[in-house]
Amino acid sequence: MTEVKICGVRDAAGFDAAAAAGAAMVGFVFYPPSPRAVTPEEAAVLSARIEGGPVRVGLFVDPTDEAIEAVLAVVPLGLIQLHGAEAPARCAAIRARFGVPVMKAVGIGGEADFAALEAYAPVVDRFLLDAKPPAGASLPGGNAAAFDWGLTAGRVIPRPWLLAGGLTPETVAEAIRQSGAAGVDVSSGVERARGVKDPGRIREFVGAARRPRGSASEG
Ligand SMILES: O=C(O)c1ccccc1NCC(=O)[C@H](O)[C@H](O)COP(=O)(O)O
Repeated sequence: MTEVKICGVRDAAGFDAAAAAGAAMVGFVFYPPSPRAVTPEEAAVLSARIEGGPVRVGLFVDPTDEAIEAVLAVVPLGLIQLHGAEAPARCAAIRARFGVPVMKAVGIGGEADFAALEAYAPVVDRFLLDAKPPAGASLPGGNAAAFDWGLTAGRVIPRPWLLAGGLTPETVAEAIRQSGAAGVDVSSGVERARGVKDPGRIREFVGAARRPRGSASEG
């Protein structure tokens, strides 16, 4: 069954919809310039709505240790997503200091971008393969931009990985088919406006992503 991460959750309706639909992970964005940003306290309130459920993922961009500490003090993160320019040594240091698994986001624009994965593989637990930000984008992720899904097909990625970038309920099944991804991540594609999650689209996305491959309804 495909693993699904719903990223950029910032209200109860979005959190509840992701959990009820069976998302494996929900992402909280701790990057103040983002329209999806939450404070540690806001994330703690959302996280406490249910016991168990999706892994709580903290998304950071070139964070200080203090920023991560402030979140971990109140939110039980199961995964730290690093979505900035963190070098392998910084990923290793964060993983060692906090004892929380790390997922490094890597922008993919072509074949050459996969070379970067080798240096990170020994020091991270997962990769998030995302589109590079389009020219002029103000955010390093969450831009509704896709990369060529065929680039990952048949390729050995040295850690478990999620496919991200421009996915929607309408495209996710085809993206999984073309890319061979075992997990997917979405933000913009399940929003009704930038930064505002749509519970119905969350349900549709999780349903479309988790439908067993090759099922008649897959099309
Ligand atoms: O979503 C954000 O606002 C964001 C801000 C800063 C860094 C990363 C950000 N999002 C990263 C994600 O994990 C997104 O889910 C991923 O880039 C896919 O986004 P989308 O193309 O909008 O589905």
